[in-house]
Amino acid sequence: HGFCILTGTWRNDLGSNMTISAVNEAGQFSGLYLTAVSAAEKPILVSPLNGSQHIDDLGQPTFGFTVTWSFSVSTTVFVGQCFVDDQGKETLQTMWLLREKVKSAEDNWKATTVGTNVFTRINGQNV
Ligand SMILES: O=C1C=CC(=NNc2ccccc2C(=O)O)C=C1
Repeated sequence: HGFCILTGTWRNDLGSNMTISAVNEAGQFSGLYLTAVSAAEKPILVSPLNGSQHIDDLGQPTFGFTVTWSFSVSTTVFVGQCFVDDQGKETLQTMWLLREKVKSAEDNWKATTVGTNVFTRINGQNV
């Protein structure tokens, strides 16, 4: 089935953009995440991401990556799979966990939220 290497630029259903660098021979990659959302009223900065994808079977591989937000003390981890349709269009179906920093262990119960995100590839044409 369709091969999928994550290198390139992707947009999710919130309008956030992420650019993933070259995937090395171990499947590891890094990149930058520009969020379209932010609870923080601080200026939107780029946040670093690191992750890895399976390259032992490039047909619709699974992957995971972590975004360490650069302007709030929180972290999001994404896990998902790349799907390729008959026209070769790729989508990343992901689930995420957002961990916000809380003041004390008593607040730990409310510190993590979960959700889904779909990313589609942005190339020169469909910006
Ligand atoms: O300062 C912050 C804190 C959390 C954020 N979460 N963004 C997300 C969390 C889950 C899934 C997608 C996103 C996104 O920004 O696209 C963004 C900025």
